[in-house]
Amino acid sequence: MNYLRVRGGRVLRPDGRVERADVAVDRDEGTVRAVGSPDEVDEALGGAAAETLDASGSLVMPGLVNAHTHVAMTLLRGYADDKPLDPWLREDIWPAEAELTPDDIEAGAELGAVEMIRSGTTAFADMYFAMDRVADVVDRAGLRARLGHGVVTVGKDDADARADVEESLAVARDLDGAADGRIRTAFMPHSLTTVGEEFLREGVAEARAAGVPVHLHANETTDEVDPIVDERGERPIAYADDLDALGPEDFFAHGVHVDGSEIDRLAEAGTAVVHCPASNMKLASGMAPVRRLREAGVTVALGTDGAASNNDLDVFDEMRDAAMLGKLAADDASAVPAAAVVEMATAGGADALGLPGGRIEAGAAADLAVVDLDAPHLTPVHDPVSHLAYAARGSDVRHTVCDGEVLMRDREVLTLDADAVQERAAAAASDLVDRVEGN
Ligand SMILES: CSC[C@H]1O[C@@H](n2cnc3c(O)ncnc32)[C@H](O)[C@@H]1O
Ligand SMILES: [Zn+2]
Repeated sequence: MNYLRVRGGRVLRPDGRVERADVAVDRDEGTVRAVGSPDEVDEALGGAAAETLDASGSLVMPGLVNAHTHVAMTLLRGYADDKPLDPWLREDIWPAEAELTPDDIEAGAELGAVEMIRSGTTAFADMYFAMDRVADVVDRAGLRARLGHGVVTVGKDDADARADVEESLAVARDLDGAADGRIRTAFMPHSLTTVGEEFLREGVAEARAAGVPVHLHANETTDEVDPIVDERGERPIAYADDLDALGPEDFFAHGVHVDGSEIDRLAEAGTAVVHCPASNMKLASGMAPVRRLREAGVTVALGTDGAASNNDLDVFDEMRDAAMLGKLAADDASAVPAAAVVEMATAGGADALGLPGGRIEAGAAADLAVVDLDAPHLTPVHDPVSHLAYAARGSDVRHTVCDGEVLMRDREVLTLDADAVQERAAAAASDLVDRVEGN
């Protein structure tokens, strides 16, 4: 037997309690074998030797889930700021993305993977291009992911639009189960306004036949909602339902401008919403009604969105932003408390993506982040859950474990060469901008 023991820490349990405990991990299975006192864990291991991770002075929590991003957009971090969504995409981001090569996307994905591992993220959902290269990075990094090729059909002729849909479906079929099952896939139309109705209808039907979920941007801005209401006489979530894109495995990014009828419809369908508070604030898209969504029974996860609209991939920032913005949106300081955002970043994320993880209990996937609480900005520790939401940062993560494998030990990333990744990505970003500017 091949065991890992996380020793001497305090452990965040699925019910929100924090208790002193060791965690025994079965590395062959990639699962938690036991959680308990040192004696209980000794007994569970039956005297077998185990590699140890020191968690003294630390909190052992489920690995964080970044449920909506475009990971290779790390290359465009700080490239275009301070604009609303539509002009930002059309004037800056899409022209730059037109110059991206598969090598660039691999370099950007590696940089994002290092950033996520360093800040305790073990699973993410990614919508982008050259997904074979992103999948290769996920495999090498040791992360878990739900991946999809993003489809845009507006501005394309029929053949190109159809080819884009076909590529998304091919990626969804071919990559599902890759990286020893750590990669799952989805059909990913960009949004209900950037993909034409017939392509949405056909693509969703094929996705259903292939048994893969649908992921798209929905109700992000009023500019995206209004044309659907004007042209169709129905709200976007009703349109998604009409397209058969509102199922219990599907998950939509943003859900900022959803009205009461749409919240009820999402809850009834079991479709999850990925809240991206930093991106929504930076692009001034609006404030998602997170408390109302959760009270209605909608699964709400957290996502950073891409690093060009955030501008980092640190889910600790997202927890803090979600708690703060949720209170502002509800005009109530008791709305979206610490425990809620921690749940959204862990179990909520895993549930939204249909991936294992998000809970530390026997039999669950061994996806863990060990957060060092021995720091001035985390002293004193009245309530560790409060610290996770309001005071901790990604840089407080000491060890990261995914599927039973140690991806980072004592702040050293083990699966990727972090310095080489950073150097390659900086060079790729600089060359990309030269190409975009015609130099
Ligand atoms: C077709 S691949 C994904 C596509 O989405 C773009 N994107 C990045 N951030 C956002 C956002 O907040 N809303 C909508 N679209 C976004 C990204 O640049 C890619 O082109
Ligand atoms: Zn996005």
